[in-house]
Amino acid sequence: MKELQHLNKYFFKYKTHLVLGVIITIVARIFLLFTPRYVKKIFIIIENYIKDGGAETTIKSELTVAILYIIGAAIIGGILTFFMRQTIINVSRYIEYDLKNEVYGQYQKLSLNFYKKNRTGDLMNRITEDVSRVRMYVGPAIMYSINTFTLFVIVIIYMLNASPKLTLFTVLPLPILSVIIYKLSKEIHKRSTIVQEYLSKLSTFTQESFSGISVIKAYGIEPQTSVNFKALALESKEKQIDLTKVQAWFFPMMILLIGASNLLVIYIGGMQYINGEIESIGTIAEFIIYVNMLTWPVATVGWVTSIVQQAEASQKRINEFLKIEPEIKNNCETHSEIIGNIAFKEVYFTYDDTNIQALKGISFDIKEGETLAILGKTGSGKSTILDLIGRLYDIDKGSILINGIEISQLNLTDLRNSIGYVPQDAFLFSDSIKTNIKFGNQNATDEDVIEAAKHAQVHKNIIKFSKGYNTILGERGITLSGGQKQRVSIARAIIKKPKILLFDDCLSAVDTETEEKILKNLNKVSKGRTAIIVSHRVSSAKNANKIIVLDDGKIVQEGNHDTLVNIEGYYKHLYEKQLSETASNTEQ
Ligand SMILES: Nc1ncnc2c1ncn2[C@@H]1O[C@H](COP(=O)(O)OP(=O)(O)OP(=O)(O)O)[C@@H](O)[C@H]1O
Repeated sequence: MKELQHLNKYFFKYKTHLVLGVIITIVARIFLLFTPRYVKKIFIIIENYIKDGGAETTIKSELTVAILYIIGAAIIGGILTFFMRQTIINVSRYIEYDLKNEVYGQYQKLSLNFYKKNRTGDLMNRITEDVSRVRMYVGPAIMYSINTFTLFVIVIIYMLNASPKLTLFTVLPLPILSVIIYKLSKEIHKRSTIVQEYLSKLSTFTQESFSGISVIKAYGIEPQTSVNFKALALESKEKQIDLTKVQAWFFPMMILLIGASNLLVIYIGGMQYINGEIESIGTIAEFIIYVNMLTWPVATVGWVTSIVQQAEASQKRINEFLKIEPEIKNNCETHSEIIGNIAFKEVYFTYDDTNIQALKGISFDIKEGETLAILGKTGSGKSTILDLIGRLYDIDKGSILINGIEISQLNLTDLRNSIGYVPQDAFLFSDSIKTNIKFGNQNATDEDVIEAAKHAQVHKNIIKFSKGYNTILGERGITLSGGQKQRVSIARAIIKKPKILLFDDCLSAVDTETEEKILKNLNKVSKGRTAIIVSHRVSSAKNANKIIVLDDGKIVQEGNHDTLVNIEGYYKHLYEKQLSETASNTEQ
């Protein structure tokens, strides 16, 4: 139960609801227990009438009163049972909501390394499956425990009062029932976990095949994917059948044990009645109702035990993530004014997971309002520089300064808020184009959105869609072409009007003519802002105030376009190669 202590703060938060729930549960049980006692009373009234006779009207009115009591108690008990669920089960939903938010909040704080170390499926499972299992403990388990406890205490007192011997024989099979249900619940849980695993395998497989449907169709491998799907579905079906086999035992076992208890009550009670140990046959009727009332709660003892065990295991998995300290911490609580003077001093950086040293002593500086272009072969460390400016990772050695202050000492939120980042792989959410652009600035007006789209040279494409800016994009924006996605992503960064703009090879999918236009616009919008453009094209770099060329994590060339085209090296070669490519394209 140690892990579940994490939930105590939530129990405390909802204490009023919980206490109310407990009181209602107890009162509801008391009312429901009126029935067996009045059933016994009815038997006694009839027995007395048969034995002693009496006025028919008196009997009738006595019976009517007893029946009205039973009906009244059942109605009140029913209403209270409704409120019992409304309080305790609702609290479990509130706690489930809070816990999901807590886990999600923690996920958002954790750094990129955390996401590399843990599989997406596992992250999703902990926030959905595990939280649901914990909810079962918070809601049903607690509700049924209070229910069972109250019922047991009251019923046993009533039963002992009526006949201690009969009580002993009646409750004898109940612990057996509890143990059997516990064992069954454990087995059910084991098998349902396996079923769950197969279901998630199946959904991962189908999700992947839908995402990659164009590749599947292009290679004509539909028959093979169908075979793989069938095999997975078959295994999943078998595991489901295994589960159903154990589940099928649940109710027969209960019915068997209720039957056994009922038989015992009738047999022992009947003997006692014959021997005169109990005064009325109504006691037997009363006991039969008690046995039936107790069976389900007693069964739940076993069920609840297994729920608590599962919740404990799930909460343990949740706590593992909640305890992780984010690697990137905000070291400055006060506001940091971000100005776009950026300086790298002998920066070294190694990726934890791959141990690849991506940057090896990088130094450069760039003033506010200037543009820096970074070129270099693939894998030379260009994107890494941009990630480090956004402090997605902390460096190993050296320093990164923004306006003379170490970025680790700047307020992290202010730093990230002052950056407009366009990633290499444009990611668009399954929402409207407008929302995707406004993602960069929630307060932007429709005019702002249009202006940003115009600067990114995507406005004309958007208005051609029948729903214009309200066009909904599918998963990862599948309705847009690669170049359109990149430009929407650029508009998203521009609309933010940040101090620092980071463009990671984001014009690779647009033609050179559009590239030219976008660069011209970017020049306009980045007035007074610092811009860093990572590219493989000289055309994107040539107007920058400074250009650096990277090779294997080191700067191999530095200068501006005019100086670099006159020096032998990567830049000049790239320039000549791309110049001749453009010339041959125009000839064609
Ligand atoms: N998230 C990561 N985890 C581990 N290693 C990485 C990660 N990102 C990049 N690397 C490695 O770091 C090195 C530099 O990568 P980086 O992405 O900065 O290069 P790049 O110059 O931007 O390449 P490209 O032009 O292909 O985008 C590469 O060897 C790469 O494999």
